[in-house]
Amino acid sequence: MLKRAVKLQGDRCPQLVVKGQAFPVKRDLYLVGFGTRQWCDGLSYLAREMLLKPHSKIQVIEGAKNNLPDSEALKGAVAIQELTEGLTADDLLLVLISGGGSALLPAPIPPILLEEKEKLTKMLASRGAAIQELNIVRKTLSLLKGGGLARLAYPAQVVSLILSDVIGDPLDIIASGPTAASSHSVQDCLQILTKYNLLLNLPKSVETVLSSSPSKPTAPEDYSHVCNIIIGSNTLALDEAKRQAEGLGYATLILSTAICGEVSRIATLYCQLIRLVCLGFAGLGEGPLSDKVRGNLLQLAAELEIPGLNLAEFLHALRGLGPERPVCILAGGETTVQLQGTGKGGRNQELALRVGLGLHRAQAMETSSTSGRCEIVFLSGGTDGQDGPTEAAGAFCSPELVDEALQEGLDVEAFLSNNDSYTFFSQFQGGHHLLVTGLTGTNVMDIQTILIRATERS
Ligand SMILES: Nc1ncnc2c1ncn2[C@@H]1O[C@H](COP(=O)(O)OP(=O)(O)OP(=O)(O)O)[C@@H](O)[C@H]1O
Ligand SMILES: O=C(O)[C@H](O)CO
Repeated sequence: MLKRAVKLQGDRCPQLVVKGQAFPVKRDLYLVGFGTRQWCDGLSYLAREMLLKPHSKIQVIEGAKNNLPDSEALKGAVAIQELTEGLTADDLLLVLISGGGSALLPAPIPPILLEEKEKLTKMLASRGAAIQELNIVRKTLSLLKGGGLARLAYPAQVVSLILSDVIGDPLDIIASGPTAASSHSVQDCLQILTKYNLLLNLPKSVETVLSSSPSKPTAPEDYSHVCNIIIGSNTLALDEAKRQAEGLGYATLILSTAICGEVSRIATLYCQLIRLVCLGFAGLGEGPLSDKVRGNLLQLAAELEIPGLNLAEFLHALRGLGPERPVCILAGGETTVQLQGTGKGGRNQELALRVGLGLHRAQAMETSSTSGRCEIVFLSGGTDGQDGPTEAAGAFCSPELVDEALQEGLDVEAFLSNNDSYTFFSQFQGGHHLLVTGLTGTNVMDIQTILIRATERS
């Protein structure tokens, strides 16, 4: 991705060219990166291929195991801070940012200790704070987050290349926006701490920092030396997936890149959508049954409040697709699982299993005129290659999964009630339905793929 995004041009007056935008390297080019493994590889690549000086050095620090800031991450943050502070107007700082960056760049504002900040972040997360809320608090308590890194680098030109792992690609939330102007104030932070009942039990150091924080975020004009560029996102991944699916002969539609919400409700959304396509293939796209499914879908989508989703428009486009060509529906985002059991799984495997169960139930209720006409495959996977604490990226299912599992003595509902989707998929057909890619080195959230093919014509 970096190779495609970045080029260095010109010998005497070199320029860094990112997606067609040129940035002159007047004196030195500095690189810092924090996030996925791809950035380490990217830094090595950039250093090998592009750094100008023979004395150039590269240092890789691995930290933040399990996405929690640790002493290694702190060491990296201090090194980055020191490097950044010394830059001049003739320098160019290239920053590589991706998900996980918040834990990898911990620089608590003194007198806050790393352990105090980590404890507060953990408490917020365990009380259900969304990533937006978590990162608003992190920004307020950090030297480098919330645009801090960019401000320290001034007057150097800063170019940030960003992989987005947050719905909507908000620059000031991804990795807590170290080079982005923050639109949040200390009041926003206080509101979040109040919402999660944490305001009254804050460590003294956090209270001290909060009481001396400026009441307004730094003005956007203070970031005129910064250029933030998203070079990887769920949207880009889905666009490429669409291209591939179309190349394979599928009529392909993208539903949304912002699918979020409780996994069981998202499973229902997908099952209804699949049902609607199958009804259309059976020549029942117009009529009371389709109208009912369509109505249910629209209501569910309204309740889920998926950002930017225009389901009515999508369903309209869907109506135009006939059974002549197989259909591929693509979607992306990040669902949530409310853990109730003690099993092993991830949100993608749980989603696939729930869709398998939903499709099975729907088929059991269908009449012979609407069932048995479609071959269906549903897949959900994390683009980082790791779904929850498992070695799989996700899983796929079909409506036959429940019956086939039963033949092996596996009860899908029992596995689901224990959040044990990974154990299920590992045992079912020898793990055949697990998606195992290994770590991909990147992370642009999750992707769902629905493939539907008509098997007989009405
Ligand atoms: N047994 C389980 N069944 C289903 N989901 C689970 C289970 N255990 C953990 N999860 C889910 O896995 C996720 C935590 O794993 P991970 O650390 O990979 O998440 P993340 O950091 O949010 O994901 P990512 O790195 O993909 O952005 C949470 O969404 C959590 O609800
Ligand atoms: O690092 C983080 O803050 C999350 O991965 C969101 O980008």
